[in-house]
Amino acid sequence: MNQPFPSRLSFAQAPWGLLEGLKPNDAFFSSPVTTLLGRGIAHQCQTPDARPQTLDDAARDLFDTARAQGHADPVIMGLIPFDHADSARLFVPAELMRAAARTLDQRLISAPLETQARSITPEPAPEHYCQAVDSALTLFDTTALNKVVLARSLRVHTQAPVDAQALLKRLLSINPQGYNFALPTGENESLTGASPELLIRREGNRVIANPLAGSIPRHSDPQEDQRRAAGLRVSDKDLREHALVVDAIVAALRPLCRTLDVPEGPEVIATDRMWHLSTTLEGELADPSLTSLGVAAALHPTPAVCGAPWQDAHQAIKSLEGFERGYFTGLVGWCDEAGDGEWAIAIRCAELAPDHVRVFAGAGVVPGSSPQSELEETAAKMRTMLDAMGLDYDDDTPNTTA
Ligand SMILES: C=C(O[C@@H]1C=C(C(=O)O)C=C[C@H]1O)C(=O)O
Repeated sequence: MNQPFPSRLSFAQAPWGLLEGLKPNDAFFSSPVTTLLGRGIAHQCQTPDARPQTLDDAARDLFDTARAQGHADPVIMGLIPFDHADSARLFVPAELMRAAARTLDQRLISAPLETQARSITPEPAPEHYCQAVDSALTLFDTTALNKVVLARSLRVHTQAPVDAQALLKRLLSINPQGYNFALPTGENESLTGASPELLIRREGNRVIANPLAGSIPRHSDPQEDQRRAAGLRVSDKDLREHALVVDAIVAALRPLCRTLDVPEGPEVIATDRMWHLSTTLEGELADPSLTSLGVAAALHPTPAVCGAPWQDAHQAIKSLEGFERGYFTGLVGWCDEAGDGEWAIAIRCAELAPDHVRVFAGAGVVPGSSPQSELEETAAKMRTMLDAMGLDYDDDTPNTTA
């Protein structure tokens, strides 16, 4: 007999009510317009690679199978890796709970966790990250490279598993305007984060992209904090870095859109730890059969997480970074059968496993960048997850052991 596939709409309780019921291995994604909680897996696919055609075929297969098995309203949730050569994980949850947009009175404040770390190890070491930035700077003089995003990570061995529900509550309190997620990557493992960056949202034939690039860490002194935001708004280096990203997204979206609104310049937006240059692009799809996943695959990876030109940046990342990004700087999101959906960039996130977590951050390197500033920028970006978990780390004393 066909399994029933309940798809519940829970408008009254977004998103905290949904989170209250979170269980291990649930999939959670919340944006300014919707919250999804997927439970169990009705159908899933680990793709051989993450090329646009492969993703499109996999999504079609998942929807066909779900329909054939009596699933009335299937939604795909998933993780797409940074690298097209790696495997994406797409699945249709057996049960889906949805909640509508957030409202102010739902912005409850939840305390940070008190995670106990056995050890915190930077990978690569801070000095190696600075050397990689230095090497990138020399590539600008000797190759066609204009920008490359270089990342690093912290591996934290924990005394006890991090409580995913408490962590998501904390992330929602500090990142209410962003994209908060926990997507299972294996049994009791997930990629969990609080991304501020929307690659694409599709609602009918309307698409919205919100690239971020050009950043400065925030400061605890309010005057210095405002001075930094004002400095970012007029920083030539950051405006150039931002323009590269917007130009690449416009070039990829134009052929897909009947109309595309491109603002004249970026605005400055805040997260808990960073100021970012931000541009919101809005378009109308020329071909309404193009899904949110299809548009996302056509844009990914943008120079916000890779660089420009794409191939030179990809090669520089492979040779300089020294670790596999996996889903970090990939995409997390959802797509329904009508093609609507949202795909956020998987940043300000961590891999969570029962005995460890791995926190990641990257920064755009352009001519004029300084290794020390990029190190500090990545440290500040990692603080979103470290603060939420209640972990302390300092690059000046990198090998922390409890
Ligand atoms: C790569 C990350 O962030 C990206 C890089 C940014 C930059 O270099 O200014 C800004 C936002 C993101 O597009 C990250 O947060 O890890």
